[in-house]
Amino acid sequence: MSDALRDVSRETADQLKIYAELLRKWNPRINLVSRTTLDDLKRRHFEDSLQLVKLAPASGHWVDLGSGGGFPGLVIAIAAPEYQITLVESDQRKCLFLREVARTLSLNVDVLNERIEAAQPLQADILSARALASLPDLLAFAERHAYSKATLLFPKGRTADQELTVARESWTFDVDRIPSQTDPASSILKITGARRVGHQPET
Ligand SMILES: C[S@@+](CC[C@H](N)C(=O)[O-])C[C@H]1O[C@@H](n2cnc3c(N)ncnc32)[C@H](O)[C@@H]1O
Repeated sequence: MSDALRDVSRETADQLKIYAELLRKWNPRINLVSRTTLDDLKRRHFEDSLQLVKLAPASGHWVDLGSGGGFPGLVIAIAAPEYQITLVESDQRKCLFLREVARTLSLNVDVLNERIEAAQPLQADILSARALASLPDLLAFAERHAYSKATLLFPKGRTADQELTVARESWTFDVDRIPSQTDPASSILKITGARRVGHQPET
């Protein structure tokens, strides 16, 4: 078990257990996570999501795009209630599930059933997205929904280098690449100062 899950409070561990039960109950109907990862929820989804918390500023509005079954955004809402959290998900049935978990666990999260491109700008201090889109597309989403000084957290697999190369053709940004604690082939891109090439930074 990685530090991320070992360090959580008793209350968080209990809430994650209830979340896992709801996922198993709903998954056959909605396909929230692939069946192959259902037996390894802790590592593939909970720890993988939790590791983002220590890479983020200590508070602020955290927007998770394309949350699906709630990764990473709902896990963060459970483990780190100090954030104001918004989950954006276009699939109505997945939103029903996200709201059901939030209601059951009394979580303070907004679930937005909209397409990212159509939603009103969300003014995120922290923006995350896992398994949603390539880095250039994610940066365009962040341009709409995050403050220019926001921290962007994008878990990425083997294509990270290639996506960084393509993204640098149109964007400038600072990036830290943090090895994933759950998958040796993956890393988390922590991006700050993102702006389109040729755009002046805001003062
Ligand atoms: C591959 S899943 C990943 C889900 C979750 N982030 C995870 O890592 O398990 C991508 C999710 O993004 C949602 N999605 C894709 N494009 C979207 C868009 N333009 N606006 C809102 N949600 C979108 C899909 O409905 C799906 O639930």
